Amino acid sequence: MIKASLVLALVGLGVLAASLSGTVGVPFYLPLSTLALAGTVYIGRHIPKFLRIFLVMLSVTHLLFVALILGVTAGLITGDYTGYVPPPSAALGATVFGILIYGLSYVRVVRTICRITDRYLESQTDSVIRLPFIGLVRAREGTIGTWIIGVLIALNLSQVALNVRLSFFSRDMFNAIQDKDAGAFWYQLFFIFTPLAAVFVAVALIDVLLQYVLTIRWRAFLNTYYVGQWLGDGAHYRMQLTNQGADNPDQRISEDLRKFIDSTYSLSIGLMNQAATLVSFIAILWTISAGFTLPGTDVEVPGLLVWICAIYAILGTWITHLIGRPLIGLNFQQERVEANYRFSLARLREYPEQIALLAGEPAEKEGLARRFTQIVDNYMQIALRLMKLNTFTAAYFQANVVVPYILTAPYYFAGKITLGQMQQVNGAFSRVTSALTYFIQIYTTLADYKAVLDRLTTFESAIASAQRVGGESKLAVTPAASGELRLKDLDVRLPDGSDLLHAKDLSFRPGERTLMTGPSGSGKSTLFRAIAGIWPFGEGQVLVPEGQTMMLLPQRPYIPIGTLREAVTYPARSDSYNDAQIAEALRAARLPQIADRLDEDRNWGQTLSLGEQQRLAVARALLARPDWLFLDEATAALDEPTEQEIYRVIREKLPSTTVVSIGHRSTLAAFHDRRIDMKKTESGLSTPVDLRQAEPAE
Ligand SMILES: Nc1ncnc2c1ncn2[C@@H]1O[C@H](COP(=O)(O)OP(=O)(O)OP(=O)(O)O)[C@@H](O)[C@H]1O
Repeated sequence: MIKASLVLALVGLGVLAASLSGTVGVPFYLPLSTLALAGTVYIGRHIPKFLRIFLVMLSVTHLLFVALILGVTAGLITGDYTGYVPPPSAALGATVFGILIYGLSYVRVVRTICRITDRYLESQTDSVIRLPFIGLVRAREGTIGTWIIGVLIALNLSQVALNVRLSFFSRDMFNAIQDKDAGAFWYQLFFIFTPLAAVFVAVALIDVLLQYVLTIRWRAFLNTYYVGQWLGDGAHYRMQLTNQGADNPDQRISEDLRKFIDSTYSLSIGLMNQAATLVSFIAILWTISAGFTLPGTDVEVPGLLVWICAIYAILGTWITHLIGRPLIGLNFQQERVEANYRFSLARLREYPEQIALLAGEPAEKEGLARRFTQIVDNYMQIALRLMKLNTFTAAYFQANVVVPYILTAPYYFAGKITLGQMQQVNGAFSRVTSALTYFIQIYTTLADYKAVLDRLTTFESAIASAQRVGGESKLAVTPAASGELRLKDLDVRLPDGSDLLHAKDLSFRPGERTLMTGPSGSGKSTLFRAIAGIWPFGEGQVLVPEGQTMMLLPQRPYIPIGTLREAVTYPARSDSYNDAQIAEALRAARLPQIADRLDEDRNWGQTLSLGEQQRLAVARALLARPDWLFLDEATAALDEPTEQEIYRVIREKLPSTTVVSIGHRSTLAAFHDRRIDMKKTESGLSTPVDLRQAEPAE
């Protein structure tokens, strides 16, 4: 690897020496270019795919497009290669790219970015894309993404190349004006400018279109990936249990991913575009500056215009930075106060009833107005600051128009350059200034990008550690053929490692209805979680009946937003049952009043009372007909007669389902055959005590 880089560096130096000594010609740089390309491809095998695409595309496009197409074709037509081949030749360019990109692959942040992007680019998922004139093409999603990025890089580089070519057009056209050569003028306008401009527009259009296609495909893939990781294997639940620093997963998945993709795209291709622009136009400025002397002296300074341009851009950016610096803090503050305001509005939406009952509207109004005032105040500060900044930048941009003329006029009047060259300097000057400004200003965007990247990586590591907690758990839930559910030497702990409960040997037999009682906080719900296989803390064995279905109804059921049909059939698909079955289940669960509103789409979790939600969950169980049904105070919000009715319905409709309930009410005993009481020992450890026979209700 190091050897390859050395060879590349030597090739580059050779080309540079040759180009500086003026011997660059097609026969000379062709073999060197090929060598440089081979070297970059070799290096490319060892770096992340995302960087590899840039490496290959930059090398190939630069070599072939800039050197061969522009150089050779123009040379063939005019017999003059020098005007069209940039002095640091294409091979040198490829070499420099190779070494730069290889070096980049060792930067930690770049590695992190590549790790996330390569997940997409290396994706093996089968996919399709519709290509114009060809139709649907099947390929791996990663391959499609790779090709789109490749084409986008090529398009961006061709835009730079076209800009370079257009600057020569401008030179030639103004020279024709200077020489009063009407033929040359019209030729430049119709045969050079018009086709170039047409190509430019087409390239820009395809560029925008492809960019949209790429970002949405990329986002769709990463979205599926992250959602899969988050929901897979209960990681989302365990992340919340272990409280691993990944707050707001919703924001990570919806917002940060989008920002990551947009920024990765615009920063990488934008940087490349500006770098290519900078190199190409510096080359033009450098060439035109040949023989320029410092004003008022005879001292020749190689590349004088380049230095002046750099000083001008750096000075301008520095002053912009001094005036604009407070904007970073102000913008940050603006986001904060906007978020605060949004949060207050969301709270209002979440607790409408509580607020209405307390007649808290005036207090809410006042609170909202106070928060909104913060938005206005900060906004005004931003506006004032922007005004100052814009005063400077507007003046700077105006100066941009005349500064190049002021710089080149003495040389023009001294006959050192033509009007065309003066015009070309004008264009090149503004491109170099804006490219340099871009580089200097990019750090604010980078800070934002880094924050997004950090949030994504902490999210990833939180998922990974949640999966690890699951993978390393010594609390094994294993299927067993006996048909019984059995707890053996089970120690259940809390996430901090402290002991919660111990069960030496406890069996639940099929068909037997068990009631679990015990003081609040003794660990009944946690025992259910361990049986369901979602509680990873502890050790011992839970043997679950093989091939049998289990359903657990918690005290506060989860009701998804959507139609009532979706809410009742959850988590099964909404078309798993027909309307009659769903309506029948709702009626049986004592919810006849909503049985004919199956297609009503609303936030049912907010509309229904807790007792109604619990009955809806029972309807779910009646539809799903699980072999084992665990009711964790699942009817606690119901009045006693309704609760008893519900238990009667469960027994009647699900005669072969084994029911294990947690409940505090003594009336429940009548519906169970056996009672297990969770007793707390003096050390605070709970243990289930089998009372065999549940006491009769009366
Ligand atoms: N995610 C968690 N992190 C830390 N402690 C927890 C967590 N979940 C439960 N606990 C603790 O475990 C203990 C047992 O909780 P659990 O909900 O199992 O009790 P319970 O017997 O079902 O109580 P109740 O009858 O009030 O519903 C409680 O002290 C609770 O604070």
